[in-house]
Amino acid sequence: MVLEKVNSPEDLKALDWDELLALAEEIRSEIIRVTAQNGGHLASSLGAVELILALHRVFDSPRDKILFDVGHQAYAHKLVTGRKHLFHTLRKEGGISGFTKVSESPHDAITVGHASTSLANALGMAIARDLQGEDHHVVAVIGDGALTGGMALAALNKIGELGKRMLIVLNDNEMSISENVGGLNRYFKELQIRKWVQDMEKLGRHILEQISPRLFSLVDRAKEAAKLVLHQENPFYAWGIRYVGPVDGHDLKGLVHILQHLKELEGPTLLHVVTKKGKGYKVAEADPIYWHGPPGFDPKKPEKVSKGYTWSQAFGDAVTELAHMEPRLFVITPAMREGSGLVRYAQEHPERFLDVGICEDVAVTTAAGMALKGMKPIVAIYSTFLQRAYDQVIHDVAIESLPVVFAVDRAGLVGADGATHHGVFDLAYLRTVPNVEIAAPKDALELRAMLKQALARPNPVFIRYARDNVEKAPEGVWPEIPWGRWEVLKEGTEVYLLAFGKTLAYALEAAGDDPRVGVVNARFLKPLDREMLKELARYKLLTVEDHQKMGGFGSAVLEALNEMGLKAEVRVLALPDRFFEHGAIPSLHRQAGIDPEGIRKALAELGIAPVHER
Ligand SMILES: CC(=O)c1sc(CCOP(=O)(O)OP(=O)(O)O)c(C)[n+]1Cc1cnc(C)nc1N
Ligand SMILES: [Mg+2]
Repeated sequence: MVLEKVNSPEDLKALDWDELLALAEEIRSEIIRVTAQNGGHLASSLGAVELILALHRVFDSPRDKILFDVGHQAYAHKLVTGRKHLFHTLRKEGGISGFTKVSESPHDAITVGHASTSLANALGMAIARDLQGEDHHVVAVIGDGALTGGMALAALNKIGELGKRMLIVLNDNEMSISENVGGLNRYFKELQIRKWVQDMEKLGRHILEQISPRLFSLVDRAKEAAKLVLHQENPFYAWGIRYVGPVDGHDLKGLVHILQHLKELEGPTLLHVVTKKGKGYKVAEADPIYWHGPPGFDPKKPEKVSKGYTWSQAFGDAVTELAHMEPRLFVITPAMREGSGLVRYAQEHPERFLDVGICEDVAVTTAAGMALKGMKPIVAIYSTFLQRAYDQVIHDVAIESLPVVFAVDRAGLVGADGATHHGVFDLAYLRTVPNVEIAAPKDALELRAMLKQALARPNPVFIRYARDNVEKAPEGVWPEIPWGRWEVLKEGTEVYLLAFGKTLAYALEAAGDDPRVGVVNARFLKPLDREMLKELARYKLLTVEDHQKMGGFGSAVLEALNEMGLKAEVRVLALPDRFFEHGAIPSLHRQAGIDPEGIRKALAELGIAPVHER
């Protein structure tokens, strides 16, 4: 096994070509083996194996900085940078992260999980390098999906102007999670049609090299010069960035050869490599969407597994039906069609569906434009990615109180994707914004009610739900709920649990049939149900939420009690002021103390000892 001989990128340089090619296959098998057990970003990482080996063969990490955008395609990077013995812990609690992470390895140049950040990071490192008089290389690997992100394009604009020496490797597999979108994506496809030119060039290069390396380099420079003329329409040239490609991202020898050349060049260069997402694993090549991030699977008989009926699907089913009832309804997703449960909706209402690419800011402000024209836009967006569009929420939607509905998926702790993906800040950053309303349904029926009623609200509405399964609601059923009102699910004589969203089930479990403990479905955070709160203030209160404590639901309750001049004994159960790493959701909830056990403990602290201890 060649992988046994590789404990650092240095060891790659000692391998001969056959060993390097064998290593690529061994790495592929290891990625499949571990992802089959742990789940993870299989197709993206399989597609980047040769590219990563070539980069580590030519550059000297960690002295040279190799940055991976999103970081989900970097499993081969982890395997050759001293973590092969830890790779089986991938995405497991206490194990290595599924993305690159500075605190995990000196070879991980940036901590990532959100897209489009690598280029600005690389620019910063290149500027710092030059100011510090150092001469290491800075290389950023960015996918075609991540390149649809505004901050990536803005960084390119600056990179071209400053002309710092750095290498950008565009890993173009024509896929984001779904098929990739955007004008640049179309342009790349055209370039790839010119791939036959590339292949001819490769043949020509091979012949020239045999004749005379000097002649080859002369012709190579002439070609570069010619490209400057031919590629005038090439946006990278317009930005001031040298463009090289497209080249075969699985031709390990060819990649090493090109990278060795590009390494010597001054200024910013973009190498456009074309890869196959899922390369080397038939099912993943055939369906890179499902195999982008599969849960565990049988590597010998890889089949799709159903994750059960989820909140995302409940949302997708509801909006698909709603669109038949409301012709002004329009759904926008920032590159998360599958994740947000919109595959069926997009098939049934293609004319009222838009995937803007990985640009949440554009998603929100496009919705604002639609609302200004009388449409009923719904932005389907993960809580964590909504962070990317905070100013757009305020500036483009809330100030004019535009009727935009936000279906905020993956709210709360999300599990194996870890700190970069937990959706635990949205209540704090949203509830301070005037004109908005915020709600969390207890089940799929309430989600349907909230969505339908939200469409009639004259202001922005955020409906938040967790990464979780939920019982399917019958089609065609549209219950009505009293907007802004909470719901008492269980009376109590001494204390009330005010539970928001996901934690309601935990509250009901903790309360059990204890007559002292009441449970409220506190389904509205803004507006808060002050009338009921006033009623309940004479009891002890315990708020529970899957969100940071600071600024969350509990904070809102405390502020309201204070404003109403009410004295009540209140405990706030929420996430402490730290980041939560990756792990199984129930375990993370246990760590945070918002699970039934944590609630019972808090009740005991309020003097409500468990029934069996009375
Ligand atoms: C992991 C994750 O959350 C991924 S990976 C991915 C596709 C990236 O496509 P790219 O072409 O860059 O890479 P490829 O998979 O190799 O084709 C998306 C949209 N997401 C979700 C997402 C959404 N929005 C933002 C800001 N960041 C992320 N990471
Ligand atoms: Mg891609």
